[in-house]
Amino acid sequence: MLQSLVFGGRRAADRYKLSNLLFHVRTMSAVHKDTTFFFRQLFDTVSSTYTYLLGDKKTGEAVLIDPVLEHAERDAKLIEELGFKLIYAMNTHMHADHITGTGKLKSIVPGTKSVIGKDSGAQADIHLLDGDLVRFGSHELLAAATPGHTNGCLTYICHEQSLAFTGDTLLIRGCGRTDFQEGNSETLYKSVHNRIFTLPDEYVLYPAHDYRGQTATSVAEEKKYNPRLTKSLAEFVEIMDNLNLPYPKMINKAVPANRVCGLF
Ligand SMILES: N[C@@H](CCC(=O)N[C@@H](CSS)C(=O)NCC(=O)O)C(=O)O
Ligand SMILES: [Fe+2]
Repeated sequence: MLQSLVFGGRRAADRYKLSNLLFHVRTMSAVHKDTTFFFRQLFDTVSSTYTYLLGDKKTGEAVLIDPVLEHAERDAKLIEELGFKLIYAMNTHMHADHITGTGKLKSIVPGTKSVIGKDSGAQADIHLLDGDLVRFGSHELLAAATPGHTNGCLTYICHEQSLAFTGDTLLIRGCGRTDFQEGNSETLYKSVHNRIFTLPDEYVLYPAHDYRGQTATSVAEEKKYNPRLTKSLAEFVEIMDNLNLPYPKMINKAVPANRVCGLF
């Protein structure tokens, strides 16, 4: 029987069995993936920032993306309760609206290393470049340079789980503003179109903020419904030039603090 499947038995019944077999192989590998990958979305109501805890349930290694200073104790407690060991406290970029928790986490969870993009100009133990991989247990995040909101903005892509953490580059039905730090709307547009909209449609996207109670989106949704990034480059630049948003309340405190890992 196996021989007829492998060597091209052409009967319909055999083809049915072959597709069933392949289905089971795929299902088994998906289940296997899900059993070791841990994911938790956390929230700061003051700055509307999402922090993401990712872990490998087998090895216990975990990473935090975009932790907020005021929640460092909360995050460290959760990590301990879940039996994880925090190895990296990472930022998607040098934030302007809140102080990062990476410095404090380093002091309360010994062994943790801080991570940020090299082009951010911020201090950290590890500076990432485009294409670098961040490994925790058997899982990995690919750092993709997506400048435009700031120079050092990175999107962390987890291909094996079909998801990505977009920081402020791409927000749900929106995007990061480009009117301070090293903001450049043309650069942001190209980052999104070249590095995020080129991912498979089904990839789930997790932003650094949401101001309307939404938690996640997908490549397909944003390609279809993003009111800014579905426009032409010229229209996008026009939209971004006319956002007229007030500066973040914390900007004068947050940016200098985040240059030194939130320790000031
Ligand atoms: N009101 C908030 C700041 C809101 C804000 O400016 N958000 C940033 C991301 S944090 S740098 C942004 O890019 N927003 C884009 C948008 O369209 O809302 C505060 O005072 O902290
Ligand atoms: Fe930001």
